[in-house]
Amino acid sequence: MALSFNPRLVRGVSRCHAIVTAKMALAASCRDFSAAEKSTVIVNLNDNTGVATIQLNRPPVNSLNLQLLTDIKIALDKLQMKKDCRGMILTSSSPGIFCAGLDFMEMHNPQEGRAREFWRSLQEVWKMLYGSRLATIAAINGHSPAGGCLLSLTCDYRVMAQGKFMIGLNETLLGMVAPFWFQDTMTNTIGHREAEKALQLGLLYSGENALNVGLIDELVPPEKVMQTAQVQMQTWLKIPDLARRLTKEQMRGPTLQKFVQRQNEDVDQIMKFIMDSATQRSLGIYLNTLKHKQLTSV
Ligand SMILES: CCCCCCCCCC/C=C\CC(=O)SCCNC(=O)CCNC(=O)[C@H](O)C(C)(C)COP(=O)(O)OP(=O)(O)OC[C@H]1O[C@@H](n2cnc3c(N)ncnc32)[C@H](O)[C@@H]1OP(=O)(O)O
Repeated sequence: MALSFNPRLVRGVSRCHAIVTAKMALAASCRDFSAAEKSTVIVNLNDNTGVATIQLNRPPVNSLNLQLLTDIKIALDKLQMKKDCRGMILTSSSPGIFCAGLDFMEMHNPQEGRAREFWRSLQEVWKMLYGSRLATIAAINGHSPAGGCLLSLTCDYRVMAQGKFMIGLNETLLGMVAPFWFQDTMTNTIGHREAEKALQLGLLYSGENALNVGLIDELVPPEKVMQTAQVQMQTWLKIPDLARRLTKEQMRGPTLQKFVQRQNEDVDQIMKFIMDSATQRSLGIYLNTLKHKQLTSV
C-alpha cells in the first residue's frame, strides 16, 4: 500500500500529525518499523511478501542531513536483521521529490566535528545499501539530483516517474568533485564513456534520457511507480536468495573493497575540501543561484 502525502499540503500542519495520519493507513499485514516517532523515514515490512518499504520522509525535499542518514541506517540495520525480510523498496513520502541530495546546511560553513560525522554516515549508508543482502529497488517518484541519484544507484533496479523530473550526479555544477565511490557507482551502472560525460558535465538527465543511457531501468506514470517496483520485486525474489546474494557480492565486491581501503583517506580529503574558503565561496554562489533559477535537465 502506497502511503504518501504532499509536503506542501502539510506545511503549517504539525509534522507529527502527518506521520500519525500516514501510519493509521497501514495495511494490517504491514508492520511499522520506523526508528522512532520523530523518524525521518517511514518503514514498513509486509509479512506476507517479505518486502519492506523505506520512505524518505523529510519534507520538503528529503535533503540528506545527519538525522535522515542515521534513520536510514537504523532502518536498514533492523530490516537486514530480520530473516523474513528479503527485499526493500526505497522511495519518498513526497511525490515529486525523491531526494534533493546532501543537505546544503551540512556543507555550508560546517563545524569540522559535525562534518566528519556527517560524511562518515553518508559513507556508511552507501556501504550498507550497495552491499545489502536484500534485493533493492528504488521507486524514484520525483527529482533525484546528486546524493539522491547516488542513493538510487545503490539499488539493484530503478523505476522512475514520468514527468519533468531529473536525475544525475551534478556535483561539478556546484564546483565540487563527486568522490571516487560516487563515480564508481555511476560507472558500474552506465559504463565508462557515458559516466565520463555525465560526471564532468554534471549532467542532470530527464527520465527519457536516463532510460536511454541505462541510469534507470523503467520509466512509468507517477501513479504506477510503486506498483511497478512491487511487480519487479517479485521477479527478483523468484531467484533463490543465496544465489542472487552471492552474485551481487561478486559483482559489487571489488568496488566495495576499494572503498573500504580508501574510506579514511576519503574523509580526510573531503574535510580538507569542505573547510577550504574557496569551496565555501563557490558553494555560497551556487546556493544563491538556486534561489533564483531552477536547474535544467538534458
Ligand atoms: C560536511 C561534509 C560534506 C562535504 C561535501 C563535500 C563535497 C562532496 C561532493 C558531493 C557533493 C554534492 C553532493 C550533493 O548531493 S549536494 C546537493 C545537490 N543538490 C542539488 O543541487 C539539488 C538542489 N535542489 C533543487 O534543484 C530543487 O530544490 C529540487 C530538488 C529540484 C526541488 O525543486 P522544488 O522547486 O520542488 O523545490 P525548491 O523550492 O527548489 O526547494 C524547496 C526548499 O528546499 C530547499 N532545498 C532544496 N535542495 C536542498 C538541499 N540539497 N539541501 C538543503 N535544502 C534544499 C530549497 O532551498 C527550498 O528552501 P526554501 O523553501 O527556499 O527555504
